[in-house]
Amino acid sequence: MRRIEPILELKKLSKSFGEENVLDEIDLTVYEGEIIGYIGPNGAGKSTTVKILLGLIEEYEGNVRIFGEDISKGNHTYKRRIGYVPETADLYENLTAYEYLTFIGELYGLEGEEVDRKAKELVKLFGIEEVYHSRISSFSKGMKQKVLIISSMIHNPDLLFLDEPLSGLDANSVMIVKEILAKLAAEGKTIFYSSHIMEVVEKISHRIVLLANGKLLADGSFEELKGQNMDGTLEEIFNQLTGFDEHQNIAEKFVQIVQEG
Ligand SMILES: Nc1ncnc2c1ncn2[C@@H]1O[C@H](COP(=O)(O)OP(=O)(O)OP(=O)(O)O)[C@@H](O)[C@H]1O
Repeated sequence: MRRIEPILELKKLSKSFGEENVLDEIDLTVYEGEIIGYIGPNGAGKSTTVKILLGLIEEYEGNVRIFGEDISKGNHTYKRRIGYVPETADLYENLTAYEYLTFIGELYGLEGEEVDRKAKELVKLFGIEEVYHSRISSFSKGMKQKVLIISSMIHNPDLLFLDEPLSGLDANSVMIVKEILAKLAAEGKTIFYSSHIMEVVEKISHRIVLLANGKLLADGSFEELKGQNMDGTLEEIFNQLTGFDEHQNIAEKFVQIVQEG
């Protein structure tokens, strides 16, 4: 029988910035075909984890293996098998969608003509084929997000890191992207999905990993988390696990202050 190797393995991963311990001995093993909902309050350390996995932060403690290889060993070929949708896009706004996508595709080692062919078909499926040759600076937020999503997947990566990938997308496009993610996972791709939209994380994730103050507070399927905590939505479980029950108070005070004077 084939032994299933982990796609991603973190052992006691720690990272501090000065005095601040941002990640504290994170242990996490992720397998092929899993959609991991990677969630946590603002500042929990999610982006820092992803930056370490992408090789953008090179100083950390602990061990990180991707596709079975220790990424600190300096072999960067694993990056070709990774796709990334960052939270804030550094799209090259002066390029057209065509120029940007062929540029990214070529960085990943694809032939220019091949990327152009794929990109044309993908932008068409997202309904933005008419602006393929327009500058990205003229695009709406959702149109830019579509280009980012395409650029993260055009090289058919095995591991995807998505940070708020649905940001700015309309309801129809959200349905398409959710379906794309489920299909990619069914094809054996592994997806690391960071978002604050709990309803979506609850629906699409096979496994939910909750980080707070640099520590893993929970790791399991939504059903498992429900079993270990109160029954309810992921939003309620999130609030419970992070010890937050102040939303009504805060909202009330906020509205009072807004109405003062
Ligand atoms: N380059 C840096 N230098 C110093 N501190 C940093 C740096 N990058 C991140 N931090 C700190 O690390 C902590 C974790 O940040 P991180 O961006 O990983 O959080 P996050 O979980 O992604 O938050 P959000 O949900 O707001 O995106 C924060 O306190 C942040 O201020």
